[in-house]
Amino acid sequence: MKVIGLTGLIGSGKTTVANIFIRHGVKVIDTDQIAHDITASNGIAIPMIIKQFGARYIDNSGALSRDKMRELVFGDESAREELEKILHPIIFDEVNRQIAAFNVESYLILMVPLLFKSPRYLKITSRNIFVDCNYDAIVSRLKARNNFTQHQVDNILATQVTREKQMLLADDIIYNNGGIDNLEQQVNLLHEKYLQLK
Ligand SMILES: CC(C)(COP(=O)(O)OP(=O)(O)OC[C@H]1O[C@@H](n2cnc3c(N)ncnc32)[C@H](O)[C@@H]1O)[C@@H](O)C(=O)NCCC(=O)NCCS
Ligand SMILES: Nc1ncnc2c1ncn2[C@@H]1O[C@H](COP(=O)(O)OP(=O)(O)OP(=O)(O)O)[C@@H](O)[C@H]1O
Repeated sequence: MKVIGLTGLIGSGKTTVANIFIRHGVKVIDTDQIAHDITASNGIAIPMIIKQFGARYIDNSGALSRDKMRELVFGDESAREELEKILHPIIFDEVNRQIAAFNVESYLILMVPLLFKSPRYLKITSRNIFVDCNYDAIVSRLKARNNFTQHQVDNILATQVTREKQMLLADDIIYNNGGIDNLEQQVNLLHEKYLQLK
């Protein structure tokens, strides 16, 4: 079984691309989803977050207060590192559990936004896809989806490996600067290619 890494800048279209692979019957492991699950109400990371950051970062339902934590960690590198120190090992263990449980014959997709900063994931993946999207499209999509300001988007992008560097590091690039239709054709071609991987 091959593991294909899928990454891209915030709001670039990783989930949209992953959903097209899913329609082909491909299994997708999504580290953002795992991060959400372990910080939901009664999630296993919640006690460690309270210990490190205090109960003010937990909402009334017992889940991580994502807005408050986002404001903190994308303006404070050491806080981000503390949060990552809590969450990343748990996420990595869960990824390995899911890979073992899936028992796929051909390939699966592993979606990791920080892939090119994460040597332990790069050890698992056979090839890596970068979903490319230009800055203006990212800002306008995140304004529409999350109501983010340009400043908020800039703060998050500043913590991520640059678009140019990720394009150089990727084996395959999916261009998502225009409409959705063209995405499907690009994913279809990659799907055929990955089915042939030895
Ligand atoms: C700060 C948090 C609470 C903000 O939550 P929010 O719901 O706004 O974002 P969500 O988790 O859905 O992530 C959306 C995108 O933000 C970007 N992002 C998330 N975490 C990070 C990070 N540590 N560094 C850089 N970018 C990040 C990615 O592009 C990701 O796709 C959340 O992002 C978080 O818990 N981050 C730390 C965990 C992590 O590193 N996750 C990445 C998957 S391994
Ligand atoms: N080609 C496109 N045209 C228009 N809107 C798009 C396109 N691709 C994605 N979007 C929209 O842009 C937003 C971001 O896309 P998506 O959620 O797939 O990105 P992501 O990389 O998974 O985001 P995140 O980094 O926040 O997890 C969504 O609202 C999605 O519907």
